[in-house]
Amino acid sequence: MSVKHAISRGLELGRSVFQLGLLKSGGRLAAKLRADRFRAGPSVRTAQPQAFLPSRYRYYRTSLKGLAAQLQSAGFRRFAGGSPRNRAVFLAFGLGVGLIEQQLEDDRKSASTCQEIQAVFRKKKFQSPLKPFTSGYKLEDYILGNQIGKGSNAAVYEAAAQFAPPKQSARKCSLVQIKEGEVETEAPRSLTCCSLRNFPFAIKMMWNFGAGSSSEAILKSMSQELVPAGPQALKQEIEEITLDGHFGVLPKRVSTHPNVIRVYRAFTADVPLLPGAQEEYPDVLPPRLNPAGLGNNRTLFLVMKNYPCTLRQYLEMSTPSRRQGTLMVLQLLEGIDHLCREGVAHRDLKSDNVLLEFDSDGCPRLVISDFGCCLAQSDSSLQLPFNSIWVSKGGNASLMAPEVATAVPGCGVVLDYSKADAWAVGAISYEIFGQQNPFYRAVGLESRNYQEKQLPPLPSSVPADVQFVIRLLLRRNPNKRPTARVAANMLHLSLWGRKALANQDSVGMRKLADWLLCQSAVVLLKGCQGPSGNKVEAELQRGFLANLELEDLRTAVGFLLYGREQSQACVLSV
Ligand SMILES: Nc1ncnc2c1ncn2[C@@H]1O[C@H](COP(=O)(O)OP(=O)(O)OP(=O)(O)O)[C@@H](O)[C@H]1O
Repeated sequence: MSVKHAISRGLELGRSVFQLGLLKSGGRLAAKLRADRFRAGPSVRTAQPQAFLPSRYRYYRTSLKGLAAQLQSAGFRRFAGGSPRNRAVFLAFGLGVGLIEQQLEDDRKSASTCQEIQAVFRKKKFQSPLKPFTSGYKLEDYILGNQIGKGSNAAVYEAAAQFAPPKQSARKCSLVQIKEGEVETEAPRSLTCCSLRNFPFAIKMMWNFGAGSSSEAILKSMSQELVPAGPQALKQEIEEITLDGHFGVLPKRVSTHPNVIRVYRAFTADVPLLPGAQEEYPDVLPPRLNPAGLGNNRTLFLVMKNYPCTLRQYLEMSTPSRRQGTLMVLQLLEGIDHLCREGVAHRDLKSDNVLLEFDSDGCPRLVISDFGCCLAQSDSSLQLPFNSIWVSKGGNASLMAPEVATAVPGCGVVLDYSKADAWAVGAISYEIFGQQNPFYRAVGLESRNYQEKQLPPLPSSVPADVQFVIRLLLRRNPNKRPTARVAANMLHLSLWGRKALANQDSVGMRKLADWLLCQSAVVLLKGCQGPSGNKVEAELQRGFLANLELEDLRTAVGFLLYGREQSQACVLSV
């Protein structure tokens, strides 16, 4: 055997020993590894062995690394004194193991690169779009304008702050003026922008039938509405009492996020007679205002930013371009991922509950609103015991994920909401790309019993990766459905990481880490250029880098490559 041949055999041997686990325990671990990879589904199965191992494999990997070291030292004892040929084989074998160790080292470096990037971008917190203000805990602090919306639980009015100094001009409407005011005139919202400037707030007046009229009872029964409330939303005294647990359980609050509504103030007050009240919602008025009314005298008011329209209203007027549509789906996924991380399930996601404004480029910025049906348990769990029909599953039955819609109450039954909102994003994505929502009457699928092959095709103009993400989000089986984070990562990679993924059967982590570093540099540089940092794309990129987790990224890459492989196979078979 030539030395060259011996070396190549040694390399092979090294890899085989490592991968197949020829040592007894190594063999068992390797078999488990292979079995788990098989169970993990096609995405993981088709990926390269070392490239996309989910977190539970890290243990095996570490163990195998230990075994490789044992193997090396055992081999050394056996071969070190042998013939030159044996020594060559051993050296090459060691080199083979070394290569794998190198790969593990690359993984370790990539993980620490991710952590470092995350640390840089987490430092820069998302800034609320309105300047902070210190009062505004009473209804009299506001001037209320026209009604801007109405749901089944509340009416919403435009509002301005009384406590703000008088307007200087139409542009400078109040102390709490919209920060992006300088550039917003360019955005396609001229019809509404005057009213938005004069009334930068929206006040949601809840309808109060059964809660009684004490502040305690109102806050307790409408507590979910407070989930997106900021730390100063409730008056200090109320906050302290609620923290003491005096009012019963008040929900956790979510931290600020560009794609989640912020409630700036929440207070109770007597129900006033507002424009349209007698005509549009007479029954919910208190007898003081309508003798036949069934409402209580006091209710909860929530002060938010006034947005120009809902997602549904926007989509009735225009169809976003493919890039804008992708950015819109991505924003919903980012918002949902944020909620999941903070232990909140929205449970009533629909295009009426998504508000929309425009950035300085005219790109729609989406915020998830109306938390009235949300699940926000104190232990942050997204699992809810479902032992009786009286347990609420959430709002809007049409967009209820299959695992929730089909659940039957019983002893030990648990509703798992960890991927339920992500499923709803999949359904809403159809609307974003100009189609009927398949789960509304016009198409008529039902989440409880549809088959995935019944899902209507998306327009061919929708990018293939995006179509694949939407298909995955609408998987019936939540175990086969990606989380909002993984789905968002797929879109990030598809939008901005094409080079990192291009022409590859698999993507080495080092290449991805290089791309992440470049991406970080680009985002940081863009941030230095001033207002561009407020653009939707910049926000999304910053959010992605701030939430970077290696395993989620790997899974996203695995899914994307699998999707591409599938669509290539389809093209070839046609
Ligand atoms: N911050 C806001 N800015 C502008 N419009 C808003 C705002 N909040 C709500 N709206 C409008 O008011 C409508 C009703 O608000 P919301 O969905 O919060 O009420 P609801 O009664 O809780 O709804 P649902 O019937 O879904 O329970 C929205 O669909 C939207 O048109």
